[in-house]
Amino acid sequence: MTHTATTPSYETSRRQLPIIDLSAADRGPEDRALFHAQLHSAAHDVGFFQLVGHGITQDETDALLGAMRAFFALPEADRLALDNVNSPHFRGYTRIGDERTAGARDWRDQLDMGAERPAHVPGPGEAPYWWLQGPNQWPAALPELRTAALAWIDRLSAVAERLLHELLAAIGADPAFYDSVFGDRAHPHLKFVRYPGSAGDGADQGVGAHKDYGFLTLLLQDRVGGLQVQREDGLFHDVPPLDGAFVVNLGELLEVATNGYLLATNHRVVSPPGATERFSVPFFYNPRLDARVEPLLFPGASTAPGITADPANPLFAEYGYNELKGKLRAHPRTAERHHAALLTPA
Ligand SMILES: O=C(O)CCC(=O)C(=O)O
Ligand SMILES: [Fe+2]
Repeated sequence: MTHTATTPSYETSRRQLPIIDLSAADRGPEDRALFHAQLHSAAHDVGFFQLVGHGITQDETDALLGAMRAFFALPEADRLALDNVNSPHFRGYTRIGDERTAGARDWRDQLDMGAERPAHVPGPGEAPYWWLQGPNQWPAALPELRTAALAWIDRLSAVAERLLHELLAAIGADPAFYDSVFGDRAHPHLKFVRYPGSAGDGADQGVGAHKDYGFLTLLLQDRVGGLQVQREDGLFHDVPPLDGAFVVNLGELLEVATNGYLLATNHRVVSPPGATERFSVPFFYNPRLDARVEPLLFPGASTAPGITADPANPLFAEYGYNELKGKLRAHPRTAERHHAALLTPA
């Protein structure tokens, strides 16, 4: 663990993310009630927390991280053979500087993966977001990467499903309220990400401030740090790495579903200094592309403040549109090559 030996000052500890222990859900009524109170507060007040007690073993994590490191160690030509620009489904490798967030260049490279399904080219009258479904691009030299990535998607989908059930229970809703928008047509998304250090031109945007599009994100980060979360004071605060924990955040659909009662929180990554590399593995628990997220029924609904109105980032209740909006914005080269028609303002 990367805990500091000293006791954090009050100011520091106040800003630390809540730590939520998922195993407490099954430890008897008292522990379960406390767990729900903590989860409720973390999701309602912050929108971000560290998750422990999730049941993913170190061996499972090591297998995934081994595949990730082997991928980034491949010759550049092998990585570029999987260029995202070649995939109308926004799958594959994005080289450093090709991705954009909040209107500026991100200084990271990454491999985008999802459920392995045949392409669904939208026919006349079908929603354009069906382009997001399709095959992955896997590195021929690393067959074990496909195995590890698809296993991770399955394992984390199960953890996220459990966590979502507990979160809905924690705010007094039916835990199964959204089960029908997941199932075997769910649209999970996994990324291997590398931040290669400073861009050297004064910019420090590893990835710009954004919200995630779906329900829940479970992120593995290494020990370098650099992830920052916008807190109640409007400032961005560091998320110190915690070994064995997932950093969890809520996505835009939960904000939409609860009319702003649960928070989708802005976050960003500041580039590591000098030549320091940082690696992270975000997993996005997303529903079916054609899921229309119905307003959640729960006791606090009447106190919900409403969703964030940001003209630059409209939030859609139909999941596919929410993700498509983000992909077209983040991957302009892929968008121009395959989806020029979608870029033309209506
Ligand atoms: O790398 C990280 O720590 C966060 C990445 C992230 O927020 C994202 O890719 O959506
Ligand atoms: Fe994110």
